Amino acid sequence: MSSFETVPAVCRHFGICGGCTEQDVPAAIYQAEKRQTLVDALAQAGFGDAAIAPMVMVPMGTRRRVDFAAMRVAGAVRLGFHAARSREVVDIVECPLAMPSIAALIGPLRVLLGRLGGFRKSGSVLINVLDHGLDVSVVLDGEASAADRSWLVAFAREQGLVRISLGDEPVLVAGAVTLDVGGLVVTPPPGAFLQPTVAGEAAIRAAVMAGLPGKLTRKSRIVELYAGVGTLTGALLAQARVQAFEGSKAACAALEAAARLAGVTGRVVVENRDLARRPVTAKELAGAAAVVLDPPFDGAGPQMRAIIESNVSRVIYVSCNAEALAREAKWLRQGGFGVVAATPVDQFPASRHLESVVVFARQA
Ligand SMILES: C[S@@+](CC[C@H](N)C(=O)[O-])C[C@H]1O[C@@H](n2cnc3c(N)ncnc32)[C@H](O)[C@@H]1O
Repeated sequence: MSSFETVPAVCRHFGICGGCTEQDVPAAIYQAEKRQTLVDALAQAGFGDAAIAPMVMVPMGTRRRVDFAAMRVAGAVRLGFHAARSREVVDIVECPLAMPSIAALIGPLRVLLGRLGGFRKSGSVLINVLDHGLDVSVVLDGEASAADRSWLVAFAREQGLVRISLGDEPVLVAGAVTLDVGGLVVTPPPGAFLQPTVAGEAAIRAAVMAGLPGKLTRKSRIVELYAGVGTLTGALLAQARVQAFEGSKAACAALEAAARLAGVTGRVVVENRDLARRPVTAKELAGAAAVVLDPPFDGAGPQMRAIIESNVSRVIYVSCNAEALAREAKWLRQGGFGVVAATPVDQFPASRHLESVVVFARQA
């Protein structure tokens, strides 16, 4: 950010670790400049006059999903995050961004990785904090031996994890692997995408719900694209039927199972589809009361054309990348949409990444 003034950083790894690069920016400047990211993205798309809500703030120490990188260098294990614009792993001993229960695992994980023969040079450890404990997925660059698996089991027991997995293969399930995502109780697959913070997720959900058209009935249909494990689906189901599309088979299975558990299978249809290769067509979208989309970092790409060519008049776009949002919001403007509401969410505190929810309506 553009500030010359600085404040002391809260983390000892600041300046070396590639995460949280804005820790030394004074709060008022940080908040103003980050909100400006959304102002600029929408202005770039031609919506210079869009009304933008105050930014929803998310505190440090609340991140519940962390993907640590690991390297073995001359026998020693480095565990942490990549240095800025580098593949080097910065070995960390603390992470004030993460929930304390995640930060407390850093030391023990380093010891565990050191014992695993299947960890040769590089690997990663993804941690999701679920409702009843931590869910850990370890990715190695070599074959895990029986001894490695025993180390993982012992580690999970010692640390009281609900599950430990090798990639997407559970090695031990030791507790209830569930997460309430606003109405649906899901069992996320190992390493599942979750919104990084509970507060950020709640803010996104609230902005999406506030952006729905007013005249919904229980028969109305909402098309949800990039639905993941159903983070938004449960809340949407309270208002309308939902047709959910998602590219991960495992996430679809988790969402379907959660819908069965909640007794709402008659109101939601889940389809596993790669929306980059086979976007939902304008014909399939026809008659939907709204499209809610939460695409990956690069945006929705070819899916946008079908949305614009459809007769859908309300589009709620959840974005984690202001550049992709600027590009795709411009297409929506060219397709006849205006901005009804825009909410920035500081889902990635102390970084330059901004989450936002923008509600578009087709102009008469
Ligand atoms: C930002 S996440 C949002 C997930 C969900 N809405 C949530 O809030 O948890 C993006 C989702 O898009 C899915 N995805 C990525 N590429 C995709 C593709 N080409 N087709 C369909 N889904 C895709 C990912 O698996 C992920 O679940």
